[in-house]
Amino acid sequence: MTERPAVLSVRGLSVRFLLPGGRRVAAVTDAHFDVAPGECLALIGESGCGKSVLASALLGLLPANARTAGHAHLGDLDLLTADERTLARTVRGRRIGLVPQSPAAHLTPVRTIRSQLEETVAQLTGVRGRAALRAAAERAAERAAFPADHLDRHPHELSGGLAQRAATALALVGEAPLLLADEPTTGLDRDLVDRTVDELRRHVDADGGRALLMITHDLAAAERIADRIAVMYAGRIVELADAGTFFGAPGPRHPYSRGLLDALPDRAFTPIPGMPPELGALPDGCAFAARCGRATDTCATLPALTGSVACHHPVPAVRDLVTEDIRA
Ligand SMILES: Nc1ncnc2c1ncn2[C@@H]1O[C@H](COP(=O)(O)OP(=O)(O)OP(=O)(O)O)[C@@H](O)[C@H]1O
Ligand code: NI
Repeated sequence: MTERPAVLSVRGLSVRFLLPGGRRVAAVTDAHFDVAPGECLALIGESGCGKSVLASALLGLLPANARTAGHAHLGDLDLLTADERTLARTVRGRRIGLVPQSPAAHLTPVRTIRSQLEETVAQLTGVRGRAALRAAAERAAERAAFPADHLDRHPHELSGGLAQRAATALALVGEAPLLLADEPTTGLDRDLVDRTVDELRRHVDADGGRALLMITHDLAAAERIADRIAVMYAGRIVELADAGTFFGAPGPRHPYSRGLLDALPDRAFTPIPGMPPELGALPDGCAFAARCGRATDTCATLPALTGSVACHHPVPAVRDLVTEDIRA
């Protein structure tokens, strides 16, 4: 069996913001990962670590003071060097469906949800004719659990949760091969979180060629649908792990990943001490060392991502633990 090429292949992606006075913010550094057909990769990490900036880089939506390096291949297209015309006409909505972090900002305020859905259906699919467009828009709403009796409302007449579902419905219309969801469950209660992420999962499963990159703070949502987890800290991906291994036994290996899990109310409920560093003033070595119980002098040098973890003192893998036991 030949392995199918990744839907998205990110290689050495870095984003710097240039600030007045020559200051630089290292928002994303050397990100390296693939998202395979049929796969859901969840990108997790504390607020401000660079997750949304990474997503904006893939969509060509960075502000003018941003500089990128590296590659991000979507099929044969490098998203980082594609021109704005290509990105606007063929990528956003068509090849990448975006579920945005702030849905209110992505909905047109003066138009009803129904008219926005119908317009998007007309733009991105072959559906034509009033009745057919109306039916297709209603199906799109239903897929994202958006209530039919709210379709004729304007965005400002919707709760945050309903606006989120409207944005999800719009993102699914184009049946894009890559779905990029930035906090798709913000403001939803648990029941709707489950429905929303299940719908995203179905979208991926419906056609084996699709993939989902989901940015989230909600580890329960990540556990529910992700195949793999990417953990970001201070702009770097510090661990890539299979979701079963990450949430089950033996668990993640990076001390930061462990800290994220231990902070959960249904686990140890112990927050990670301290705060992440400023991305404009990162230390030379491991950016997590200042908060890390396993840190030593070695951590003053930057740990490379070897295997699937960037740490000088990762928590031992089970096999190593067993060996330690036998020796003891
Ligand atoms: N235009 C900009 N100029 C300078 N710095 C910026 C700019 N946009 C974002 N940043 C910085 O980039 C960093 C990463 O922000 P980003 O929004 O990606 O974080 P995030 O991981 O998505 O956080 P959250 O979970 O809160 O959404 C932040 O420190 C932010 O201040
Ligand atoms: Ni964000």
